[in-house]
Amino acid sequence: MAEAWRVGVTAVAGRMGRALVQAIVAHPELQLAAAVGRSGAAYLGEDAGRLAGVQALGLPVSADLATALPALDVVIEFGPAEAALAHVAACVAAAKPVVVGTTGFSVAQRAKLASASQYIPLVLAPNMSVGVNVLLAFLPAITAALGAEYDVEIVEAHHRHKMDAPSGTALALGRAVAAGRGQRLDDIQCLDRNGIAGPRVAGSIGFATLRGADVVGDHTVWMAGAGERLELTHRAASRLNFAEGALRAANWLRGRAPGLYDMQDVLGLKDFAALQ
Ligand SMILES: NC(=O)C1=CN([C@@H]2O[C@H](COP(=O)(O)OP(=O)(O)OC[C@H]3O[C@@H](n4cnc5c(N)ncnc54)[C@H](OP(=O)(O)O)[C@@H]3O)[C@@H](O)[C@H]2O)C=CC1
Ligand SMILES: O=C(O)C1=N[C@H](C(=O)O)C[C@H](O)C1
Repeated sequence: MAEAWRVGVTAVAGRMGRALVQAIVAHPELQLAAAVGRSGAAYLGEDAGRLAGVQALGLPVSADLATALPALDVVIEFGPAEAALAHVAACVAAAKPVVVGTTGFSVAQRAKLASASQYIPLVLAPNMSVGVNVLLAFLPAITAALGAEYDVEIVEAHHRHKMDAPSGTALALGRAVAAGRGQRLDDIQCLDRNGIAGPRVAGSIGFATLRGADVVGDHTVWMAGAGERLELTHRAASRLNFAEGALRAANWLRGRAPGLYDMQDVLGLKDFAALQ
């Protein structure tokens, strides 16, 4: 068995932070070595395991990633975009790899992540589940095969607390559809229909957002042709699914060269999609 890799989890009190701690505790090759929360939060100093609802780990939550970094092998980041960028900068300074699951980055913020990946290996993925990534890998071929006459709309549903819309996954699905048509999503996306919105623009990709209660994350790619409809849906039943994907990415980063990677790289789906 490989030597345990020491993992630091940021935004550790969040929904994903807690799921990550639960998954790391159950993982045979990973060890939680730092738990970092928001500066000033009431839970600082609490045991990271207890905070996540598992056994005490003897590891208090701190607010300072930089101090913890020398004793870490990899960092997993699911915090808000600005905080995530600050943590990635600290990883660059300490030459440590990082897995970023945060969504809602602006174009400028994504460019900063790309720059950081010149110095460290960085996995960036809006969805760490196997199912969504298989869908992302095959969607360009599916939409290319259907042809541009099929109207594509992407519908996503999440819990009531989600901050960004459309979800990072919905936008990634949109990019995959656009790629299948040899286009860029920015040029054909329709994010808003309101009032006398007029007929659907041919070739556009529409997005619809639902928010409610405790929905973990549902995504449907809806493809309507004359007289038929193809709908591809992924439903996440638990955040552990995303957390286990993030751990897979963290483990995959062992010995990796600097670069910007995604879950298609981690899961070997790029080679698979290339076989089509
Ligand atoms: N890639 C994937 O597979 C997935 C991605 N996500 C993405 O992960 C992100 C987090 O989601 P989720 O866990 O549900 O969100 P939460 O709101 O539950 O957690 C966010 C955490 O960030 C902390 N935080 C807030 N501000 C700061 C700051 N300035 N510095 C450091 N930490 C801060 C919060 O601290 P406090 O608790 O003290 O307020 C909170 O613990 C979102 O972008 C979401 O879209 C989610 C699921 C899967
Ligand atoms: O905020 C969430 O919860 C989720 N966010 C990700 C996204 O924006 O795509 C992934 C997942 O659907 C859950």
